[in-house]
Amino acid sequence: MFPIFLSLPGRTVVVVGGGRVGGRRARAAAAAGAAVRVVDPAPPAGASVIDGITWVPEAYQPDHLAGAALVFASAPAAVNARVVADAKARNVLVCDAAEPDRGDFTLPAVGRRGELVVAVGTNGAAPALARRVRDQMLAGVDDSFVAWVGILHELRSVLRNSVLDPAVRAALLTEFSSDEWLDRVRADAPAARAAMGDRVRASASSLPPGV
Ligand SMILES: C[C@@]1(CC(=O)O)C2=NC(=C\c3[nH]c(c(CCC(=O)O)c3CC(=O)O)Cc3[nH]c(c(CC(=O)O)c3CCC(=O)O)/C=C3\N/C(=C\2)[C@@H](CCC(=O)O)[C@]3(C)CC(=O)O)/[C@H]1CCC(=O)O
Ligand SMILES: NC(=O)c1ccc[n+]([C@@H]2O[C@H](COP(=O)([O-])OP(=O)(O)OC[C@H]3O[C@@H](n4cnc5c(N)ncnc54)[C@H](O)[C@@H]3O)[C@@H](O)[C@H]2O)c1
Repeated sequence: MFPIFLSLPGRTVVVVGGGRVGGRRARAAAAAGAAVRVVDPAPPAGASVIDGITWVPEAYQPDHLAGAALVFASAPAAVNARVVADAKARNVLVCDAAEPDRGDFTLPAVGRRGELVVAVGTNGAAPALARRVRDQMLAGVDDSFVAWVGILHELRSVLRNSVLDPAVRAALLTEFSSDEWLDRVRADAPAARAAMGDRVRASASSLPPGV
């Protein structure tokens, strides 16, 4: 398995079977910016209008995969088997919610705090365990941690433009990612941000004012 973080805006995602599991996948793909087509002959109550989701109230047939960049099969098993075969014949990546080994990919348990994304998988072995490990990983991620990631993001673009030696840049980014700096952000975020700016300035050939 090869984990990646996908950018979905401008892509069409097809979900076959819009029940409990498919509905969750459709909402997640729409939240990530995809145009989502959900094919389900009996749309569940409350399946109404969510930005980015179009419901097709029909039983699955292969034409429903037209234009898909990704496919989720989350209908009864016999339908999923057809969806997987059709998607593979079209060379489109497909996830089978009931048979991890039959599809091309599985979904991890995901947690988000600001710009930090944690994704945990077990290759289909134990989804409930993936969820618990995800929760454990996020236990120490508080508002200060999220602020720290925001500061690192901001400084990274500054560093790219101003510290031309890649080794110096890498050393600074590694230093700023240490627990010591997290502790300083927790103690006083504006002061820590200013101190990081000082460290960058000391290594930069020239910087715009105010950095
Ligand atoms: C992490 C998460 C992400 C997500 O779904 O978004 C996820 N399952 C979640 C929940 C969950 N899963 C199950 C229940 C019911 C209660 C229970 O049994 O615990 C619940 C609870 C619920 O739904 O609330 C049971 C279950 N899951 C699968 C099967 C089929 C099988 O394996 O046979 C069965 C038995 C079905 C049956 O026959 O009854 C299969 C898969 N589930 C995966 C992911 C993929 C493997 C991930 C990995 O481990 O690497 C994979 C392969 C499918 C895929 O990739 O599509 C999400 C956590 C959401 C969160 O909290 O964030
Ligand atoms: N990955 C997971 O987290 C997970 C968890 C539980 C179950 N599952 C598996 O996911 C699948 C769906 O589970 P669920 O709990 O969402 O079931 P569900 O019954 O809530 O949803 C299934 C949907 O498929 C639709 N459907 C039936 N025939 C169809 C057809 N011909 N074309 C299109 N849609 C059709 C139904 O109308 C229904 O809305 C099952 O195969 C189940 O084994 C996966």
